[in-house]
Amino acid sequence: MRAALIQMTSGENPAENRDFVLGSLREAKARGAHLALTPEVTNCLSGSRDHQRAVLRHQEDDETLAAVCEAAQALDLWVLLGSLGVLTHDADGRFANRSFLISPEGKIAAQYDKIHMFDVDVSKTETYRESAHYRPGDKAVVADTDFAKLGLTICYDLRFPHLHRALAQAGAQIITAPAAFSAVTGAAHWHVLQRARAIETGCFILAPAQTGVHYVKDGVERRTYGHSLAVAPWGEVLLDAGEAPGVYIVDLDLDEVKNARKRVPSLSHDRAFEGPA
Ligand SMILES: O=C(O)CNC(=O)[C@H](CS)NC(=O)CCC(=O)C(=O)O
Repeated sequence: MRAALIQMTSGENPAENRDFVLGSLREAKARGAHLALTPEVTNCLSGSRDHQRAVLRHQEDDETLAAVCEAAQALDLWVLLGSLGVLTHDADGRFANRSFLISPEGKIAAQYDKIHMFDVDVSKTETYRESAHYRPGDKAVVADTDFAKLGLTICYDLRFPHLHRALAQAGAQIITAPAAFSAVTGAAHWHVLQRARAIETGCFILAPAQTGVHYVKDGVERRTYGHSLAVAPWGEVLLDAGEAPGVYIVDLDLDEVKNARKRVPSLSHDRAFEGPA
């Protein structure tokens, strides 16, 4: 199975981000990919809630989603649109941070709303309150394809291993982990956490990432870490994309899932326990 990780620097203009994705999907297909994956908030990375409110759309009106469904069908390609920011009908006006798995027939095969919100003070000048803008999801999702079962996660979900364990125990062989990781936390935590999730679950991890500087707000750059990763179930890094935007190809042998879980069957060794009190 050949996957294409699309690494990009999404800006505030959805039409520009969409053009980059559509070109990358054509490249992915030309290079033999079966599945192409885009990062978190592919359609718009912005520091302004007002701007997001102006340019984001409801799922049924989203032009990026429509264009990618059309491209998936035209190219006969599976696509994981890592996430789109979309409007919801909630009274409080929050958006959803939603992943879409699109089939080669151009249909939405599965969708997943990010469960864990990044409400974190990375430093005095770098603070995030994702839950102020996005409404968290509450449903874990495993999706079937003709090549593997996929477990869907988004970015900060990476830090919640019980979600990954639940996905693997529900049959996932590949966990998708699209991200817009902070450059600071990425340098400290990204590789080790992704490798740990792969080893604990015996899953492949496919983590397409945002990279570079997206915008400047109040004189502060919004910078993401890049380093889109593919990790094997035994923990080896199969692909590290570094920092440049582009299309990165990796070949997966799904038998490695079985083999890793046979060598260390920890996924089937859970025990109930009391406490801690
Ligand atoms: O803000 C947007 O529009 C798009 N969303 C994001 O960039 C999200 C929420 S702020 N980023 C993360 O989850 C980074 C997690 C991370 O960096 C860590 O866990 O260390």
